Amino acid sequence: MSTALLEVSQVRKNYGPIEVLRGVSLAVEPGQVFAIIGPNGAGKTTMFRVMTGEVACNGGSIRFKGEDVTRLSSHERVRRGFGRTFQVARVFADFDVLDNVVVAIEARRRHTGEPLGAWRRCAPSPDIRDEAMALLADLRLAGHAQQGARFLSHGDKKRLEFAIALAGRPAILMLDEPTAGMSPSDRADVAALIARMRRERGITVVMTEHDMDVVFGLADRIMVMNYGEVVSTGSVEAVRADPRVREVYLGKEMVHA
Ligand SMILES: Nc1ncnc2c1ncn2[C@@H]1O[C@H](COP(=O)(O)OP(=O)(O)OP(=O)(O)O)[C@@H](O)[C@H]1O
Repeated sequence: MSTALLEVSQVRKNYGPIEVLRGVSLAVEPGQVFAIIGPNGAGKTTMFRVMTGEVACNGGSIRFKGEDVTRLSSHERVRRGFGRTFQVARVFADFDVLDNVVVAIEARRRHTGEPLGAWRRCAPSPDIRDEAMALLADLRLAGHAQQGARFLSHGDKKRLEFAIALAGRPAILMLDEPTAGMSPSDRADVAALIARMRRERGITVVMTEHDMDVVFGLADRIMVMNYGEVVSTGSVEAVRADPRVREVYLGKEMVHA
C-alpha cells in the first residue's frame, strides 16, 4: 500500500498529433516539497495542470489521498484538499486584502459545514475576521488589511495569494512558478515563505520553478522532464549528479550550479 499523498501513474497527454506527456509517473509523500523542472517546452506546465485538473489527460491515473481523482474537475479537487497559486498571482483586485481572505475562509467553511456566523453591518462574523487577520499577520500582510488588493506590490500580491490558498487549509499546495517575474529579493522572500509554511504547517508542496537556487534550496525531491518524459527523479544531490540531467541542461545554468 502506497503512503503517497499524490500519486500519478503513466499520464499521457496529446495536443492533436503532438504527444506532450508520454507516460509520466510521480509520487509525492506527505510533508514533501516536490519540484518539477526541465527546459522550456518539456511539459512541466501541462503536467502541473493535469494534476490540478485544469487539463484532462488522455491516459494514466491520478490518485490523491488514495482516491482516484483522474476524472474530477479542478473545483472538485480543491474540495478534496488541493490549494493552488498561479504564475501571475490571482487575487480579487477590487476587494481589500482582508476581504480576499474572508471570502476564501467562508468558501472553505461552506464546503466543510463549519459555522459561517452572521455578518454584522456589512462585516464578517468576528470569528472569521479573526481567522483572516491571523493568516494575514502570519504572512506579514496585517498592515495592508484595509488596502485594495490591486495596490499591493508584486511580492505582497503573491503573499496574499498564499494567504487565500492557505485559508482553504489545503492538504497539498500546488505552486506554478511561484517566483516567476520577481526581483531577486522577492524571490528569496517567497522561497523563505515556502520553507516556513512547510516547517510550521507541515504542508506538502508541488511546484514548477525555473529558478534553480529556489529549487535546490527547497526541494526534497526533484523530477526532471524533457520532451514529455521523466529524465530523472531523486534528491537534490542525486539529480545534480545525474549525467542525464546535465545533458538536458548542457550549456545551461545547472551545469555550473
Ligand atoms: N494548449 C496547447 N495546445 C497545443 N500545444 C500545447 C498546448 N499547451 C502546451 N503545448 C505544447 O506542449 C509542449 C509542452 O508545453 P508546456 O507548457 O507544458 O511546457 P513547459 O515545460 O511548462 O514549458 P515552459 O518552461 O516554457 O513553461 C510545448 O511544445 C507546447 O508548445
